[in-house]
Amino acid sequence: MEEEDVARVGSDYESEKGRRPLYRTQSSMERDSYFPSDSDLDLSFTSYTSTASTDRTFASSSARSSLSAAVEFPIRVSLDGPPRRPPRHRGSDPHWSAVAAAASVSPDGVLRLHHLKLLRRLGSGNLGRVFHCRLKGFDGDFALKVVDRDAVSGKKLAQARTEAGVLALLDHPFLPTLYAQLEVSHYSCLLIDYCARGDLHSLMRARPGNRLPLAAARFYAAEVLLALEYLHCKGIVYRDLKPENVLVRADGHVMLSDFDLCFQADVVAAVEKAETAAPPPGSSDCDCFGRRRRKTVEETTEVVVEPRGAYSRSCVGTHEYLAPEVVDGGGHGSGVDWWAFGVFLYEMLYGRTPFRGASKEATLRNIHTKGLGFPGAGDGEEEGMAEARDLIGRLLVKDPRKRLGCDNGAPEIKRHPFLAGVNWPLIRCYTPPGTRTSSSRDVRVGGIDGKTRPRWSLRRLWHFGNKKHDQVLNGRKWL
Ligand SMILES: Nc1ncnc2c1ncn2[C@@H]1O[C@H](COP(=O)(O)OP(=O)(O)OP(=O)(O)O)[C@@H](O)[C@H]1O
Repeated sequence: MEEEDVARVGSDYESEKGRRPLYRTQSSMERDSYFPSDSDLDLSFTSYTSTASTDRTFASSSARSSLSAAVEFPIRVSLDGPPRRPPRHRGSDPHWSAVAAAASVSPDGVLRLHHLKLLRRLGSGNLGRVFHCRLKGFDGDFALKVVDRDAVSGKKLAQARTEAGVLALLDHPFLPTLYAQLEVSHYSCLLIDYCARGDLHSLMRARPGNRLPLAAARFYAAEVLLALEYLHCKGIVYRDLKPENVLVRADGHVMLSDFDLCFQADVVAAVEKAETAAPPPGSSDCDCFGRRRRKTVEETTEVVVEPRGAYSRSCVGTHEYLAPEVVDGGGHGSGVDWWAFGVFLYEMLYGRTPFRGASKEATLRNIHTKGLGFPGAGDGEEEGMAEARDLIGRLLVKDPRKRLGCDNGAPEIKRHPFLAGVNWPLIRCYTPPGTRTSSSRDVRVGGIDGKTRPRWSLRRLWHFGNKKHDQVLNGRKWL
C-alpha cells in the first residue's frame, strides 16, 4: 500500500468514531433542497432532510466507509440512447410494466422525475442520496439514487458513472435492476429495486453478539456467492463486499449494492476438470459392517468464467475487508472478492471481522501479518461451525494463488462442505431468514440448515411445464 494512503487512512480514523465515509464532505445537496425549482420537477426534497421521514434504520450510523480511488477501468457500456429495455431474465418483473406504463403517458414516451412520488430518504452515501419512491398511480416500490453532479468531485463523478455502467449490465435476482436513468438539471438519478428490510449490517447489529445463526449466515453467504459469481462472469470485480452493502429485499432475499468501486476486465470461459469427493447418495461414512467406506472421487468438468487476468493497483475497499494484496499495493485481481467473502462469513458468524485492530493502520497491519484466529468454541457450538471455519480458513489465505476461488471461481467455493448441501438452482425457493412460512402451497418451505430442503425438486417443477418452472425460478410469483 502506498504511504499516502496509509497516512490518509490513519488521520481519518480518529474523526471516524461515527464511521463516516472517508471522503464525504457536506455537499450542496445536504445544505439545500435536493432539486432546484425546475418546472420539470414538482418534487420538493427539502422536507425530507429534516423530518422524521428519514429512516435511519436503513443507514446504520456505524456503517464502515470505503476507500476509493480514481476509476482506471471504465465499464464498457453506453448509457446514452433510448430508454432502457427490460433485461432478458428480470424483464418479467412487474416493475418493468409499471415503468413502461408510466413512461407511455409521457408525450415522448420517456420516464420523467415528476412520474415519481418520493416517500422518504433512505440514507446518503459517498456519492449522493437514496430515496424510497413509487411511480404515481402504480404499485411497486423503487429506490432512487441521486447524485448532484455539481457538488461532487470529478473522481466521484467517475465513480457514479462506473456505478451506472455496472447497473446497466446487470440481470440477476440478487443484484439491482436499473429501470431508468434520469438526468435532470445537474442531478443524475438511478431508479433501481428497493430493499424494504435495509442492510445486513443493521440486521446483525440488532441481534445479540452482532452475529447471525449459522443457518442464516449460510443462506446469505450462498446468495452473495451467486451474485459475486455472476459479476465475475461479466468480468466485474466488486471490491466492496461488506454487510452494509448487502441489502435485504421485502421477500428476504439479498441484493448487493454500491458498485462505484468495481472494475471490469476481460473474461474468457474455459472448461476445466473438477474433482469432487462423492459419497454414495444417502449413505453414511460406514458400510453395513461398520467399516469406513473408501472416499470415491468423482471427476467432472465445469465451465469456469472467472476474470483470472483482472489486474488493478488501486487501493479501494473497506479497511477491515481489504485483501493483503490490496494493502500491499502490488496489484490485485478477482481474488479480492473471495478474500472479502471469507471476512463477510466470519463477521456474520462471530459478530466482528477477523483482523480489526485498534486503529485503521493496526487493521491494515493485522491483515498483513496476523494469523487467522477464531473465538473459543464454547460448549453449545452450532452444528456446521467446523465446516464454516474450514471454509473461512481456505478463503482467508494471504497468498491469492492459494486462496479458494482464485483458480476456478465460485464453483470451487460452492463445493465446500459448508455449502455443499445448498440446492443452488432452487435457492430462491428457500425460506429466507426472518420470513414467515406461509401456506402449505408455498414452495418456500425449506430451510438452509443443510437438513430441510426446498420441497419441490427441479424434476417435479418440470411436471408443471416450462411456464410454471419459469415462474418458480424467476421468483415472479413469490416475490
Ligand atoms: N435499493 C435500496 N433500497 C433500500 N435502501 C437502499 C438502497 N440503496 C441504498 N440504500 C440505503 O441508502 C443508504 C445510502 O446508500 P448508498 O449506496 O448511497 O451509500 P452507502 O451504502 O453509504 O455507500 P458508499 O458511501 O460506500 O457509496 C444506505 O444506508 C443504504 O442501505
